[in-house]
Amino acid sequence: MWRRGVGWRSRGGWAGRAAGGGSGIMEQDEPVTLDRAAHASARALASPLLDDVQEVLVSEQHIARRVQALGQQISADYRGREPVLIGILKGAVLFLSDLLRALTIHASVDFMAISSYGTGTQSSGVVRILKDLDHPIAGRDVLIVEDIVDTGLTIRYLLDNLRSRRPASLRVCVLLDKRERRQIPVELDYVGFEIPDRFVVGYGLDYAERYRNLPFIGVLRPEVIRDQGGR
Ligand SMILES: O=P(O)(O)OC[C@H]1O[C@H](OP(=O)(O)OP(=O)(O)O)[C@H](O)[C@@H]1O
Ligand code: HPA
Repeated sequence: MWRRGVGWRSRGGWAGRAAGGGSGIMEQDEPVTLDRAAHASARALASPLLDDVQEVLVSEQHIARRVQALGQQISADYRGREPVLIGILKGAVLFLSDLLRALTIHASVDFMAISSYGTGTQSSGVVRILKDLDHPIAGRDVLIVEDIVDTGLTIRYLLDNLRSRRPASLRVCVLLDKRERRQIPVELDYVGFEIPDRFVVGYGLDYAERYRNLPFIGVLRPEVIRDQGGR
């Protein structure tokens, strides 16, 4: 079933929270559990950063599989067209680069830098453009690529801003949907995982500009956030 506005295509029914073993992560077709094996294999990376991680919410393997599936879906949906993927710096960089490699159609890339957060873990509610697109998008099929939609303030601003430039079409592909935190409704066309209301880092997402290089999506130990001045 295709649920436009949510962006899930489910063959085997909706993979829900209960089925997810309590981790609260949902993805297409099957639940992701917080599996200890993934955590253990992450620890085997022997990175000092891992001491700061309390939980792995989405493992590297699950991300890779989901990004491949999204790439196939987007390639099928845009067959015969040449979308421009707009990566939102900086968080979407890793997702965009993997998603791009999963596409089997022609596609171009541009970037915008938007800021809605300070260095803490709370939204400031202030959205501003730090870097605009290099090229016009009038008449183009535009796919915004974001790492996370949280309150929805950033993506709402982006949609309004980019729509005013008259693209032929405008869609959103987001890796993580933290739906519980939404302050305004937004339509998301492609979603990697729905996650619970936890502040997450890794695979491009930061806390105070750190942890973007973790290969998985994880949650930091509370004392790490306290020590670095967050909530
Ligand atoms: O839905 P919202 O509550 O608006 O939050 C989502 C936005 O917050 C993060 O960006 P951030 O400003 O932290 O910049 P970054 O991508 O450089 O980390 C994220 O990359 C989204 O753009
Ligand atoms: N982690 C990192 N950046 C974010 C988050 C998050 O959970 N939500 C919005 N921006």
